[in-house]
Amino acid sequence: MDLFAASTTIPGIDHRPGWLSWEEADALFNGLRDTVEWEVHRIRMFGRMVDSPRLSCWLGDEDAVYRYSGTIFEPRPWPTMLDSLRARLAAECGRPFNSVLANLYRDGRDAMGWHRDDEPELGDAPLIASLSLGATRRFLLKDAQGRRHAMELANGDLLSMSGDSQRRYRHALPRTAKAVGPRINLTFRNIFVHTT
Ligand SMILES: O=C(O)CCC(=O)C(=O)O
Ligand SMILES: [Fe+2]
Repeated sequence: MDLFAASTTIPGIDHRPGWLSWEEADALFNGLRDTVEWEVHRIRMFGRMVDSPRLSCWLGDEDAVYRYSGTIFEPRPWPTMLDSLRARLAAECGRPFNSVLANLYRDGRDAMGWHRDDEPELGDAPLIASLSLGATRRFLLKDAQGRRHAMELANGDLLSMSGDSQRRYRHALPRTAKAVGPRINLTFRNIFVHTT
């Protein structure tokens, strides 16, 4: 009997451990860590602009411009090392992706606070495909009643968030006092591009 089945089955949230092999995930982690132009993004927090506690880079098609936490991000070009992954994810999820937010959590002090990925340019029911590389970190979901679900996201794990899951849940990657190595997370998104 799978005792954890009930607690891990959340509509619109699909965790596939080991979606990438350990070898593929390690190669991608090393390649991205060494070549992405990592920067500190400024985000809005309690009405003020502050440095986010992690390194980030917005990557995507030229026209996939994104407004996030009070800032407009013009994407940097897709690195070729993501070409086949992008195609594989689109086939897996049945949807195209034109951009990816890459985040590098250098150690347990780096984190991401509670938020929803519900910007208007993602459309009504966005599908966000999140790939984890490197150190295992705890990912939390919280509903309107404050009920929490925790998942350990490990090297090569894929987590997709779809349907109305952004409306029903906030999510976060909390800090940890444990000694953890660096982690890269890629959230593949499809931004609806305005042509007018
Ligand atoms: O690092 C993670 O697993 C979460 C990242 C995230 O929520 C985001 O990029 O919007
Ligand atoms: Fe998010």
